[in-house]
Amino acid sequence: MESTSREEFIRDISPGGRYSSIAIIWRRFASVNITGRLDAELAPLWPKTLKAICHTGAGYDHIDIAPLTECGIQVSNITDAVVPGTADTNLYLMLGALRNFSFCERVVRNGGWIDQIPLAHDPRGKVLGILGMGGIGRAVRDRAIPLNFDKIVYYNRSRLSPELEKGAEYVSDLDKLYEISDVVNINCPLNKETHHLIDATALAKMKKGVVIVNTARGAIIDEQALVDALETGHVRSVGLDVFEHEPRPHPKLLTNENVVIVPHAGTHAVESRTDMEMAALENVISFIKTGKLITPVPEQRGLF
Ligand SMILES: O=CC(=O)O
Repeated sequence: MESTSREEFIRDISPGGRYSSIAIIWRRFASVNITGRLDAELAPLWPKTLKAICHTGAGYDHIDIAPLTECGIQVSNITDAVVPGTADTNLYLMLGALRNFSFCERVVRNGGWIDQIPLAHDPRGKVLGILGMGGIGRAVRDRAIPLNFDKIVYYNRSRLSPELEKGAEYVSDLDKLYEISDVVNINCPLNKETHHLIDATALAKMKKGVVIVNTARGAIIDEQALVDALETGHVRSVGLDVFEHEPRPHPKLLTNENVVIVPHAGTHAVESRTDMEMAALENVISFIKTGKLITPVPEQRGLF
């Protein structure tokens, strides 16, 4: 795409514009910085020729599905291809947050040594609470099993089959997960229900000294409330790949020594990107051949 701003993109898709007769859009997460949200404002402006949008990512919180469905435009995301990279990143952040590895790195780079670093914690004997047990949540669970947590519990919209649970215990009440978990690990999608799900009230229900890990979407956590809870020590440490206002994490997250941080890098690896682009392209090819997408977003399953 050559548009450089939302205004230009709108001109480009309007009659006479360079994309005025497109049939399929293949898009990446980063394009949201140019086009802005694919929302209701764009609904009357989409070319009549546009039939499908294939997104190269799992999270599609920047695409409003309802107005696209009304225009008869099919939307796909990708699921499996993001799982290994995101879960690997999650494991790094979880261990890093438990063991204070980011602070260790800062100390040693500044000429210091281990005597300047308070003792951290091992995962063994702790309770890991996974919020959201889709593909990524389950891959996080798999990576956590060898770490000898005392228990792995999960909260999900519905309980999984025993084969999918693989020993993780279902809690039907989210407050219960907050109450018993030493590590709260976030793996649910961002939508109206999960926006600021982890706010000051939710944080207050968690154990004192809880460790929080988020590789899902930043806005699931109220970032200011998280900063406040880190400052009081109620939250002991966090591992974050995603932020409420990317690319600008809250400045206090950057300076707090109990924060392990990476810049939305979950799938920033050759292998992940290759698999993701292939999966999105397979949707494009399927649409051209059959008029159907392979992995339509859940809201559109069975509709087209
Ligand atoms: O953040 C990455 C994705 O949604 O695939």
